[in-house]
Amino acid sequence: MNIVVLKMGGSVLAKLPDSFYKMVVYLKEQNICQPIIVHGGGPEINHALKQLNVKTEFMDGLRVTTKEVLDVAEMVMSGSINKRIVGKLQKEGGTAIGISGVDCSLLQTIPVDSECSLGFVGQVEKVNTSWLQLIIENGGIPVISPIGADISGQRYNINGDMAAAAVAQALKGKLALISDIPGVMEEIDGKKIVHEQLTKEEIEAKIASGIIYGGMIPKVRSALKGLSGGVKESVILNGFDPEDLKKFMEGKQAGTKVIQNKEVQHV
Ligand SMILES: Nc1ncnc2c1ncn2[C@@H]1O[C@H](COP(=O)(O)OP(=O)(O)O)[C@@H](O)[C@H]1O
Ligand SMILES: CC(=O)N[C@@H](CCC(=O)OP(=O)(O)O)C(=O)O
Repeated sequence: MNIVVLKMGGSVLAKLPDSFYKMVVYLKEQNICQPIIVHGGGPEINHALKQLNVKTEFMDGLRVTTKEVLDVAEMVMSGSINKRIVGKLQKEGGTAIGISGVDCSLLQTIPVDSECSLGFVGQVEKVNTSWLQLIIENGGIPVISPIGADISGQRYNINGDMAAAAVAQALKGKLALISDIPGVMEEIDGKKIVHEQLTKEEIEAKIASGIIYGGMIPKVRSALKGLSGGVKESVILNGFDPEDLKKFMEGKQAGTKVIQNKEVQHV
């Protein structure tokens, strides 16, 4: 099965056209691929925290997560966002099943750093793939909210890109990180360009020089980590153009492809 994990960024969730969901259902129905959706929700979490007068801050694109912030992140992502995506897919004729990483220990989680300096921010230690297989075998499209738990039941807030890469890695699928930009961009000679592909070395240099910043940092790092763990292909795509997703699935150029090293040209 040609699995593709689609990470739907919080930046585009509210603005994605119905044609995007139609495309996801089409890809599944035509057996072009088996989509698995992992979503984010940063802007909606920000909005909910603001309404509750809770201050929030990010370090290298990861949200510092106190217990209070964790509860809000779970409410927003595993609650309203997850079910909204399920509803949109069902409207287009798909069978979508919304779960979070907490359900059936889908995303077994450990703290992202041993000192827990970011609070309850997790990274995926193990993906319980058997439950995903079960949903897939029954014709479903899994929709995953990136809240996970450790073996004691402690919940963690996981960056959506990191969660998506872990799922793609566990199932040896492809990874498409869908956001509000056409790819990784850079201003060169006064003109904004979109990189067609970037290597690990180029990515680290662009992070160091500030060309890649904020939420793009966990995105490109997750794309790279996935590749070293067996993800077949990692790409950053524009959510506003559903054709980009189709092009990617057909092996055509779309967005920014993240690669380990420059492919050697044989003559
Ligand atoms: N070099 C770059 N090219 C494009 N976007 C970048 C770059 N560096 C940082 N960004 C920022 O990363 C954002 C995408 O990350 P994020 O807001 O976390 O998206 P999402 O919610 O879709 O995961 C872009 O909207 C942009 O502001
Ligand atoms: C730890 C951490 O940063 N978690 C993210 C989870 C949501 C997410 O990843 O949303 P985007 O898709 O909008 O980036 C957060 O709290 O914002």
